[in-house]
Amino acid sequence: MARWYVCGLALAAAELLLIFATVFSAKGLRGKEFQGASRIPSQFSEEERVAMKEALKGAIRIPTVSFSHEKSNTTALAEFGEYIHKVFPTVFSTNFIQHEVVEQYSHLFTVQGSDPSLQPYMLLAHFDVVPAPEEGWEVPPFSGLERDGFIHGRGTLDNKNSVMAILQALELLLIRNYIPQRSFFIALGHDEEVSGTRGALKISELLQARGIQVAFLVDECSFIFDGFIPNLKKPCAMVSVTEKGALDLLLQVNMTPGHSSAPPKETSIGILAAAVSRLENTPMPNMFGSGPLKMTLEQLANEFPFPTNIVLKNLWLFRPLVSRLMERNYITNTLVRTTTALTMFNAGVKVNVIPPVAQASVNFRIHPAQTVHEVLELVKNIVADDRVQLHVLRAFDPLPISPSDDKALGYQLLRQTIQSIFPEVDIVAPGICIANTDSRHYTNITAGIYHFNPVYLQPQDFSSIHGINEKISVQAYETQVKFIFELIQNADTYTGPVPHVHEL
Ligand SMILES: CC/C=C\C/C=C\C/C=C\C/C=C\C/C=C\C/C=C\CCC(=O)O
Ligand SMILES: N[C@@H](Cc1ccccc1)C(=O)O
Ligand SMILES: [Zn+2]
Ligand SMILES: [Zn+2]
Repeated sequence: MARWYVCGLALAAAELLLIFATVFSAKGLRGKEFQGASRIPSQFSEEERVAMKEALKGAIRIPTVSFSHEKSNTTALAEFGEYIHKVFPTVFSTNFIQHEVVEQYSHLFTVQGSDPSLQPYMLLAHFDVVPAPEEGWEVPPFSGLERDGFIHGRGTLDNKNSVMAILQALELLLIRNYIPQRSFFIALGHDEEVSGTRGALKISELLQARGIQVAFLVDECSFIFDGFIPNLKKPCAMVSVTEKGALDLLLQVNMTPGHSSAPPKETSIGILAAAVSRLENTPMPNMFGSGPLKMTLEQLANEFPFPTNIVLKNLWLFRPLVSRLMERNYITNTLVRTTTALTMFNAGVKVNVIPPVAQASVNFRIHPAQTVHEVLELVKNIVADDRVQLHVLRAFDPLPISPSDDKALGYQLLRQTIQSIFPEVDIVAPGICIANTDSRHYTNITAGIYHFNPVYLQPQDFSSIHGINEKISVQAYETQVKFIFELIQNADTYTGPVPHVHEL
């Protein structure tokens, strides 16, 4: 009897031990694999949803306009700094997050992850905006008014939506006690619209001095495009893997002034007008076939009806046809060539005086397959008039092409997150950023520069960027917050392009 009793006790003890062991090992496993158990669902309460849209509206109401370095609203830039402290208190009070102000107004956050073996990444955005004269707007551009489900105002797409969504997603994760494993940086620029040389450039120098290299960064300038290409009924998420270069040229003609009653055969105005007109009428060469556009089209091919699918799949044969079709539309045209935009023209002092000097500015956006030097040579040949002086005001080459293969962590993380947040989008393709962004200042700290805003964009929305009636739907903004909330977690749990093989 006693023996049985002892035996029974021993058995019970063993059983208890076993239970403990199972519980502990299960915990250990979950801790290691991470995904399932510690994942925080991207669901927000009604109260949180109201707070997040109100936070964006408040940001829109601060008129952080950059007109030039000399002319920017520094009061508003400073106020914006105070504003983010107020609406994201947890971000600023968390002990593993360091906050630094760079060049008075830009912000750098260092979020220290728990696993130092994982290479950090970086999220970029800017909170300065281009000016917005009130004419033509349905609602005043700095009112942040909500109407018919949309928040209106300058910066709702470019780029306060990203600034606020990044901090908002982090705030919500922190409130839920999330502790990131992979470190990351958040860099918020205050002078992107006027070159980023005070904000982004200084932040990149600071990080470089600290010996930091990031695995990848994500910035503005690409969207889920919807309705841009005739025949392509489905939306297409483009993650841009390169950015165009730029060249700002000043063209100047000087002549001896005199009495307009006895004019010379040609005036500075006439000579300059003819030169810029030649530039406008002689587009830079079509570079179709080089750069990431070929990859994009190959991936898109299957989404088109017959015969476009066949045409796109056989570019070796149809290249001339496709390249001509791309030129026809002013948006797809940007993807095949260096664009030429005549943006300023000044001359003359009085109606009866022969003008001493005429000046024009031309803004080129350089195709990734060309260089500043090549564009300058082409311009000289087109202008072909020694009386027209060419002065380079600013120039930089296109960015290198970031990897988009199976091993490219940044690209794959974005692809994975797009697929989970936008299940209806089945095309994710590499693209080209046709404008310029702060990310070009970060080539010293990463080879993985990706442009993606998790927001749908239709052609009319495209014209609102730097134009009138810029707006974002409340639902689109919530989805952007959700996307970043997931992206941060995915960066911690990412296991490679073919996950879960071990479970088979
Ligand atoms: C085959 C190609 C497939 C789809 C192409 C469709 C559209 C892509 C072309 C143009 C891209 C449109 C929008 C991006 C432009 C500007 C982004 C916003 C900000 C840039 C930087 C700034 O000004 O702050
Ligand atoms: N991002 C703006 C302003 C800019 C222009 C050129 C260089 C740098 C910034 C644009 O692309 O128009
Ligand atoms: Zn921008
Ligand atoms: Zn802009």
